[in-house]
Amino acid sequence: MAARMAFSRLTRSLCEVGRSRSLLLQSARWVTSASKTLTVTMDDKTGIAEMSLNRPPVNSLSLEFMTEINIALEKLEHEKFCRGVIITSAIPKIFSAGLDILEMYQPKPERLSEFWKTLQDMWLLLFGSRLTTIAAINGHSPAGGALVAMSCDYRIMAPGFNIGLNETQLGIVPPFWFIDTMMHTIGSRQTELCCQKGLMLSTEEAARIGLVDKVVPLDQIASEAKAEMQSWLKIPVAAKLITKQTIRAPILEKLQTRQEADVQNFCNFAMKDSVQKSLGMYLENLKKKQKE
Ligand SMILES: CCCCCCCCCCCCC/C=C/C(=O)SCCNC(=O)CCNC(=O)[C@H](O)C(C)(C)COP(=O)(O)OP(=O)(O)OC[C@H]1O[C@@H](n2cnc3c(N)ncnc32)[C@H](O)[C@@H]1OP(=O)(O)O
Repeated sequence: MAARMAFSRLTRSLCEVGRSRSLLLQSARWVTSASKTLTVTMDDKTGIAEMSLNRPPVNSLSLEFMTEINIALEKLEHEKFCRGVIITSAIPKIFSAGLDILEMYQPKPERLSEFWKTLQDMWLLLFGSRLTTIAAINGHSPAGGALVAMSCDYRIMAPGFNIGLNETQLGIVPPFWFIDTMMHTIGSRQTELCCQKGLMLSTEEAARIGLVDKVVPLDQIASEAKAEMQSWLKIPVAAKLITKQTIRAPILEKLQTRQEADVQNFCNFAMKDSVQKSLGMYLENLKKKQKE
């Protein structure tokens, strides 16, 4: 159901964005075409796909980028030989900076609501995926970046980076389904601590509370992710999937039944003068920081 709803919206998004993406079978590997920002490869011997995010400078999640990600996820979901996907970044030191703040600053209302629907779809696809999903977190991962990582089944992270839902630090409330995803990952108490204070945790701190499952040096992250994936793929697939669905279905359903209201709520909030003013200041600060 989640995947179906997400897919119909996805198709619409794609038309609106006016870009076409396809996955082409080239010898033994699937690769994305017509895109520099997302590379998806699949090893047809193991059934393991790798999705590498490559939207400089910081893999921020714009409408077009998330549409690409969603199309690739949907394609892999329906690819019968695909059993698992590893999500990682091609940008040094950044996994994903989260939502593209420029999308929310002085937006066109229609695009803003499409942006949020596309984010919802990305989460529904990833959190509800039939595939085994592993995040190989090779850089900083604030807010929406942490959401992507937490939506996977397993997280491997290299030392020296930060991860967390830092929304309250920016004076905003994390959406309920961001909080639900974190509660699913680390439980209510730790989520309350992390979300109320908007904590950005170091890799080691994140591992201590279970936000990250394994810490490995940066140069071993890709091989560790593959090895970990192999161990997941040894578990009988139906039993593993039904278990995942049993645990995740209520969390998915909560957003599915409130999708439209959540879009409306987000748009109303983001369009407020006070919020737009804060966003403008935040963007200024990000740019200033770069000059310092
Ligand atoms: C006060 C904010 C109010 C917001 C109100 C919004 C209304 C709606 C609210 C509901 C939404 C809630 C859910 C939100 C989820 C999110 O994901 S919001 C995004 C949160 N992300 C961040 O706050 C990350 C900000 N970025 C950083 O901390 C750092 O950039 C980094 C990721 C740690 C990387 O650091 P560094 O390598 O030093 O790079 P920089 O020099 O900082 O940045 C390079 C350029 O990239 C631009 N940039 C950075 N992050 C973003 C981003 N998220 N979106 C768009 N652009 C971004 C940065 O400005 C630099 O740009 P240039 O100066 O043009 O090169």
